[in-house]
Amino acid sequence: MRNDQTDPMEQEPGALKLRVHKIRVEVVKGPDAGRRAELAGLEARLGSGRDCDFVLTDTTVSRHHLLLRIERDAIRVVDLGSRNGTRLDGIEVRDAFARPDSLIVIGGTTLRLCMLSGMVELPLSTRESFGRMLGRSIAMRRVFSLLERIAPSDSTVLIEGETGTGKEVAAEGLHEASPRADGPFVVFDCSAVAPTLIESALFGHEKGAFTGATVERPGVFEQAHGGTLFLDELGELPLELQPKLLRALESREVRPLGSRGTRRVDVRVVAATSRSLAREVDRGRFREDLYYRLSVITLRLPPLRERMEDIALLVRHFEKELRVRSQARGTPLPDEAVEAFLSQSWPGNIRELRNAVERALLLGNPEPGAASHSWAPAPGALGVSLEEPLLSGRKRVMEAYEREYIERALHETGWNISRAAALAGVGRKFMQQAMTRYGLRGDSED
Ligand SMILES: Nc1ncnc2c1ncn2[C@@H]1O[C@H](COP(=O)(O)OP(=O)(O)OP(=O)(O)O)[C@@H](O)[C@H]1O
Repeated sequence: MRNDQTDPMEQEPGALKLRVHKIRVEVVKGPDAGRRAELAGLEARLGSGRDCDFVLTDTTVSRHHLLLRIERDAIRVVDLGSRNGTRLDGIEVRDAFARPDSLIVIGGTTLRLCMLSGMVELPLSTRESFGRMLGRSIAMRRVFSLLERIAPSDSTVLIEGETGTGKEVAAEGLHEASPRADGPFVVFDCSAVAPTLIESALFGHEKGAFTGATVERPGVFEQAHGGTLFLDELGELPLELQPKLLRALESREVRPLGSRGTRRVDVRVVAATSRSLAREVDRGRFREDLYYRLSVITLRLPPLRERMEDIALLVRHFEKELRVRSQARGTPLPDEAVEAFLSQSWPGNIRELRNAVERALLLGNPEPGAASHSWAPAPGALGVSLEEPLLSGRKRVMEAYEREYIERALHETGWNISRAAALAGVGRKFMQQAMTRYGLRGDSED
């Protein structure tokens, strides 16, 4: 679905805005037939849940069924793990791009999508960092803009993002930019504590409340009094404790284990999850009332693969930071090294990138007389582990070697496939197939 958007980022003095097309969704079949809505934003959720941007009454539609997202100049359709699935123009999809006037079937409802010529302006932050978070991509400027707007308030925030996308640094940045900055920032990881101990860790306990409770101990709510409590991996909170957390959020009081009375706490809660809590609600693993209470403001941190334009900035930042830490000098990573980072998909996100930079500095810094490309991320690390079957390890290493060889040959020849094939001693067809296999594309292929 193309549009005529030329410069999506427009800057007025002191303000940066993203101009995107509005999307219209129209129900053409099903209990809501005839209803239509204009969705003005970068993403919209559709489903039967009352927190969706377009709420459907069809009971065969999941509470959180579908996400529509404007990406560059197309509409991306993502099934949110629905019970009955999503069909886009007759094909079952999980994650696909729509065409102009595509038809989507969810449960007993058929929707027609249309990208309108009308535009909407979304605020972008002009900054390139927020606390310890860096980024200059549109996705991160949207994140910073939201953080700027919510920092002054006391509202609960839910941060969603894959592992390593920076949920904790975002929460910390929010705390530091808030009026609570002088108070404590307390982190509690719900997945790191045995389920039986979570209640006392959250709300504290009195002396003698249980075997081993030899002294009274305040929980993290009380420790965070006057500041911010970051509840990481909240999706791991046992179902039976969820009503107690909801009560604490609503009443701003906690009752320590073994205590008859309650204690007032003045805490802003920021919760994070690497699983979609909406999906957990749909599957009955997370209470709906708690989810609604937490998701008043939801911040979605984009995975690194959706903001590759931030990679160079992050690599240089980590390189500097790691050099300072290890007091290492040496030559900077060459630009080609940074480019090599761009060709990976980073499932472990920024944490993985940071580790790769560290590895490249440690293992790959060009030594005098070393091969000119010895900087590539962990080229020599075979990653031998006896826990991996030999044949799968061998395949992995061979593929990594082949991929790197082909990439270097292409670099060397300015992405001329015939010359790269000659250099490698293989046929052009082999080279093309390998490029497809490894998703390698250059700007100037012959
Ligand atoms: N935007 C960013 N700019 C710079 N560094 C970042 C950014 N985001 C994350 N980091 C760094 O990446 C690492 C992982 O970040 P963080 O622990 O906040 O991720 P997370 O989403 O909470 O991960 P997990 O879900 O695994 O707990 C940290 O070293 C952090 O400093």
